[in-house]
Amino acid sequence: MSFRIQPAPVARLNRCQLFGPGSRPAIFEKMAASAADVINLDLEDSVAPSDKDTARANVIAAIGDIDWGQKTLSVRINGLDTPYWYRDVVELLELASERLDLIMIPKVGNAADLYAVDALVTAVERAKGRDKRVGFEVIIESAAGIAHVEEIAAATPRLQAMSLGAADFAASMGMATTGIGGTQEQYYMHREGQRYWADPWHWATAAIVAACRTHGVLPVDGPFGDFSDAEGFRAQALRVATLGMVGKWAIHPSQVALANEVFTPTEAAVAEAREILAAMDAAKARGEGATVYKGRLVDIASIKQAEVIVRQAEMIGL
Ligand SMILES: CC(=O)SCCNC(=O)CCNC(=O)[C@H](O)C(C)(C)COP(=O)(O)OP(=O)(O)OC[C@H]1O[C@@H](n2cnc3c(N)ncnc32)[C@H](O)[C@@H]1OP(=O)(O)O
Ligand SMILES: O=CC(=O)O
Ligand SMILES: [Mg+2]
Repeated sequence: MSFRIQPAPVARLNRCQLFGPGSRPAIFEKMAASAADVINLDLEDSVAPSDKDTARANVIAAIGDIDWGQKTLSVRINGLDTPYWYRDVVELLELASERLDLIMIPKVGNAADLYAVDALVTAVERAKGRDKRVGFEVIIESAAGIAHVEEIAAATPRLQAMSLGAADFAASMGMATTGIGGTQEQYYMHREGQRYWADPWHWATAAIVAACRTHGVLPVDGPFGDFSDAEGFRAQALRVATLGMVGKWAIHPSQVALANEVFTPTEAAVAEAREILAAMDAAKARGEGATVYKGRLVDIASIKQAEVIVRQAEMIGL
């Protein structure tokens, strides 16, 4: 371990983030009644330019009027390259209730983007005497964003979570696809007449996880566009969970249960993690740093691996 201890991210569940357009208030109650841990009311790309003002007003009213229960409540503002974002920030923090937990900033390209939003948010919070400091989450969805991912992860103590946004990321990188996440037909290895599909999102996912873990931020996978493909969603979610992400977006209610299932450790995984901790306790009592569990090596690193699963289980109440 480096001299600098890896900071822990905020201790809250983030298995599924359910999105809905701010211009579609008829679905807000359904979003609140869903099993998602995080709700993202969108002012950005799911809202047409002609609807921006109405969507903002809908969202501001809904933050205070709807019972969001224990969910983390987040609003995705417009990008810093638009004329809308400053009004999103100012009106949200001047007019919305303190139930608002997070502002999601899309298309961040460097740490200075977050510096600018932080400065504006801080000024409005002070001017209005708001007691609760709003948190941030960001989307890495551009070439600049992934190139500067570590400085973005370190940019502000307000930052709680970082998502990979496959749609805009693919566009910004010039990737030859119109799919949003998942397997890409043309991205395969060829050997002896067989095709083996690889994961074009892998490297960006791993870069985001590393930046997030270095700076105590939750890494999250973004949208999977084909909501009729449950198995494709599950495969994508399992891959990013294996790489260290804590959750995934749902862009349709049918994806919420799928995400919750993947990012909730199974009873068997939790039982095994607790058994490893018990085996290591017994080993330590014997003065040993390593022992054998079910025929395989476990050592002090295994304690840290098992603790990841046990901490998640405890947050869920398993
Ligand atoms: C690349 C990105 O930036 S992704 C993030 C931004 N995108 C978004 O926020 C899009 C979010 N999703 C949606 O807007 C919608 O789900 C759509 C447009 C994809 C599909 O909407 P619909 O055609 O209404 O879907 P569908 O008919 O299958 O809906 C089934 C039910 O779920 C409801 N529903 C649809 N979307 C949502 C949602 N996001 N949250 C909660 N409920 C929803 C519908 O109202 C309907 O309810 P009902 O059974 O009571 O009538
Ligand atoms: O905003 C999300 C994306 O995939 O683009
Ligand atoms: Mg996007």
